[in-house]
Amino acid sequence: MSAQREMKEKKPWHTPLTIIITVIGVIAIVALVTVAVLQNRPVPQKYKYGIVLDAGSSHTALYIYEWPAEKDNNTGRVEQKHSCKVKGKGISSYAAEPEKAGTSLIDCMREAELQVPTKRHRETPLYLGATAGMRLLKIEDSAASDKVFQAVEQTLQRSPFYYQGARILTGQEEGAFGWVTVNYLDDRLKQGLETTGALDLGGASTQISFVSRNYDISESPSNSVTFRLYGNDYNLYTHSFLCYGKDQVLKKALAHQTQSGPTKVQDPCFHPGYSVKRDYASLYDSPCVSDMKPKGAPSEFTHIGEGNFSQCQEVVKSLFNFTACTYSRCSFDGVFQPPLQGPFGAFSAYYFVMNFLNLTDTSFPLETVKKNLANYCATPWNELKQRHLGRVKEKYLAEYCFSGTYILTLLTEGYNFTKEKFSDIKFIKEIKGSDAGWTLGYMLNLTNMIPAEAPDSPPLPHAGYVSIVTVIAILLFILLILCLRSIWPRCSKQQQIV
Ligand SMILES: O=c1[nH]cnc2c1ncn2[C@@H]1O[C@H](COP(=O)(O)OP(=O)(O)O)[C@@H](O)[C@H]1O
Ligand SMILES: [Ca+2]
Repeated sequence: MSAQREMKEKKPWHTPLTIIITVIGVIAIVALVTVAVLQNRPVPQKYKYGIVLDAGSSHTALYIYEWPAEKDNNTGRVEQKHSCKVKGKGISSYAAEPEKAGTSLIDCMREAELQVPTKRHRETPLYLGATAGMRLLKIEDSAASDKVFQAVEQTLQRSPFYYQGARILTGQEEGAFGWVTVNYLDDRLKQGLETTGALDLGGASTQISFVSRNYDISESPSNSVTFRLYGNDYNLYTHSFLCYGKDQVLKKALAHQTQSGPTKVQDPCFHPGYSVKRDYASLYDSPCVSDMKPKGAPSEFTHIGEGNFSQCQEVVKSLFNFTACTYSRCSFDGVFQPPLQGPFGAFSAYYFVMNFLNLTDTSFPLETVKKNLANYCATPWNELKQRHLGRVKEKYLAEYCFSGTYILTLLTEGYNFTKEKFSDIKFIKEIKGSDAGWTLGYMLNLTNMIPAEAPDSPPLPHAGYVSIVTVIAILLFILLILCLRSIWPRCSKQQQIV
């Protein structure tokens, strides 16, 4: 038996001293991990809120956004928490009784008070932005537009939220903020990825916004918006066509067909068997068509459907001016447009209409899309009513053939989405649970929530911190065991020799 083995038997490794050291080591390691877990634990998540009212030409909608309180200006993601559709029409329809524009908002404001925690009310910014309906009212009757705003302000000022004002957005703002929304929600801005163009179709105006490489912004400065977001520069092309929302274009199409003041109009954009009496006064009541009103027209006409897609497309095409252009290239009506680039998201009425028509799949050839729409337009009105009434508003149902034809014509002839480019368009309602539209971009801008420069890389998250400390602790523990098993006997031997 060797001397070493004899010594081991006499002096096993679990002497009182080694046990004490092991216990102290384990306690120290447990304490280290516990401190790491407890000290660096994230505080329970708190949220901040923002509210935007979208006062569109056809209706008003309220959106509540929510984001983590700790991270609002860089890493946090703003999401739509709730939306509320205001009952009745858009605020511009209350020109004759402005107080009602204010009271119409009360129900949705009450809903917002329930959705946002009470202790956050006073710090929650509240904005109202009006679009083309109010732009038109301002052109038509500026005093009436002011009264509508006064009434709306009265309601909003009485709310417990931090009211930040109500105003009409310019067409550029409406287009640019729609683009910001889509690209923010897709996480394209923070990551500096290629951006998505935005196509917004409303009732009174329509917007197109996209980044086009090598495009000379000086050719038409009024169409350019520059942004610096997360350290990247963007030269955005944007244009808003007033009177090219689908409701105003329908007025223009009907005005085009009633220039001789007839009592009967056979309209290829409405279904066979459709027949409705309309009065001239309300058809020509908007600044988009008021100067076209035929003199000596009767008070009403019968609007009769014919259901002919290609003839409808001819009527719609005649509403665009493709000849006047003082720039190197134009979309229509003499408006500059650089070459189309990139994927596009088409939302708002683009989505409602194409979704109803089952035409959101742009991987089908454009010819197939047109053929399907032609079939739909030729469907008798009675058959459609039987199939859909009760679930779909009669006004929408009657107009889907016209709206679909307008959308295809605007995209292909107006903006020049060729059959190859058509598949670059995606019809979308929302992205990751938040509606596509200008409201989110508007709020992000006004609350300075998108920094111009890229944020510093975030500190180690809590889970990462705990994992690293645990790994270090385990390594220390292993080291301690190794020390006890291999070094300690030698140490004790040395002690013995001494
Ligand atoms: O479910 C639907 N089906 C068809 N059209 C719809 C539906 N919901 C909303 N719309 C239409 O979407 C358009 C929204 O326009 P908005 O009121 O935002 O006008 P604006 O943006 O020109 O001011 C209106 O033409 C409205 O009729
Ligand atoms: Ca709109």
